[in-house]
Order: sequence, then structure tokens, then C-alpha cells
Amino acid sequence: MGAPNEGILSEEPLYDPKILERLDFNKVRSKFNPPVSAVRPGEGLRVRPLRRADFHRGFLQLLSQLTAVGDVSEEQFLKRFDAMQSCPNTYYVTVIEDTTNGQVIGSSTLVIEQKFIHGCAVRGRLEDVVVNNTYRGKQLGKLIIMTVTLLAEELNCYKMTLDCKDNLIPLYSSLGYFLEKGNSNYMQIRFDKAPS
Ligand SMILES: CC(=O)SCCNC(=O)CCNC(=O)[C@H](O)C(C)(C)COP(=O)(O)OP(=O)(O)OC[C@H]1O[C@@H](n2cnc3c(N)ncnc32)[C@H](O)[C@@H]1OP(=O)(O)O
Repeated sequence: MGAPNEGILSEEPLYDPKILERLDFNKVRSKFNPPVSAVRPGEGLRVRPLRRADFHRGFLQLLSQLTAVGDVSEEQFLKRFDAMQSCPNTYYVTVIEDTTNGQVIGSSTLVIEQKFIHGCAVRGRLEDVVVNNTYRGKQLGKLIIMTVTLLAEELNCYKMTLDCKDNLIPLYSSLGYFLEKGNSNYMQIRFDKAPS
């Protein structure tokens, strides 16, 4: 049997969901037809912060449509959730839930990095965007991207960056992201096994 407050804790959001109510989707209204927003994502859908219980709602299976997730146990997942939650104002893992079946069907993360430059400013990084393949082509990708992008603006980031495959440049460009001439290289050094 679990601890008495286990159920409540499992539904505790990773961050304060009230911030999502402050996002001004009027700024990006023209990108959506029909118009949607984080608070009105469409019938049967909800945009909200990640919760511990999302382990049982297909969150990791969803991420496996983005990249290799590995065999992550519930204990590992909860430990990582707690680690993220213990870094305030840093991790904003945001999901779309299909309320008709309780499954997590979209996700994206804003990571906020604290800087000394620009007067001790903060910047955002857009990470791990994914929509369940049976829900694609219905604006949900644009919705989850714009949710965390407006979130970055709301949280005073001076910029938001991302890296993506070439085929997704048109999608991100349509949402205001741009390649800056002479300053758009993405480089990496890998410490895991070289990808085959
Ligand atoms: C920063 C990052 O995380 S980059 C990683 C992005 N994630 C992935 O590649 C994971 C696998 N792919 C997916 O999960 C989805 O295909 C997503 C998230 C990229 C798009 O989700 P969708 O819900 O289908 O997006 P949505 O319906 O909002 O489509 C928006 C536009 O992007 C275009 N688009 C969507 N997916 C792709 C794709 N794979 N290649 C090219 N264009 C695409 C659509 O054609 C659409 O264009 P339109 O507005 O001109 O009609």
C-alpha cells in the first residue's frame, strides 16, 4: 500500500499551472485555424504541466516517438521528476492530455538557463517536442511549441533556441524562429556510444 498522500502527490504538477493562463495566444492567433490556446486547446484536450502520474499515462511511450528512451522504471522516472522539481524556475515539461482516454499525447519542454551575461538574464531552450503519431496534423505540434515559447517570454527569457532536423525548419520558421546568418550552427560532441 502506498503512503497516505501518494495519490495527491502523484497529481502534483511539475510547475504552477496558473502561468499557462497568462499566456497571450492573441499574439499568435494567425498561426492557428481554428484558433486554439493553452487554456482552450480544443475539445477533449488539456495542456498542463507534467505530473508524476503521467508515468502511467504513456508519457515515456510518447517520448519514444522522438528518440530512444530506454527501459526507464517508475522509480527512475519519479527520481528524475523530483530532481527537476527541486530546481525551481528551470524545468517546464508541458504536456497535452487527451481527457477522453487520460493519455498524454503531446509534450515539449522549456529549460531555463541562468546567465551572468545581459545583466544576469535568463534564456530558454526548447527541448523534446513530440506529438503522438495518431494525433499529428491537427495543430497540436504548433500548439505545444507555442505554449512553451510564450512561456519563455512570460518568464522573461531574452531568447529561446532549439535544434532540429532540416525538415522541421519550415515548421519552426512559421512560428517565428529564424536562422541567424553566420550564427546558426549546431555542434555536438557525444559521450554516449556513437550512433550507428
Ligand atoms: C526542438 C525539438 O524537439 S525538434 C524535434 C521535433 N519532434 C520530432 O521530430 C518527433 C516526431 N514528430 C512529431 O512528434 C510531430 O511530427 C511534430 C511535433 C514535429 C509535429 O506535430 P504535428 O502535431 O503533426 O504538427 P502540426 O499539426 O502542428 O503541423 C504544423 C506544421 O508542421 C508540418 N510538419 C509536421 N511534421 C513535420 C515533419 N515531420 N516534417 C515536415 N513538416 C512537418 C506540418 O505539415 C504543418 O505544416 P502546415 O502548417 O503548413 O500544414
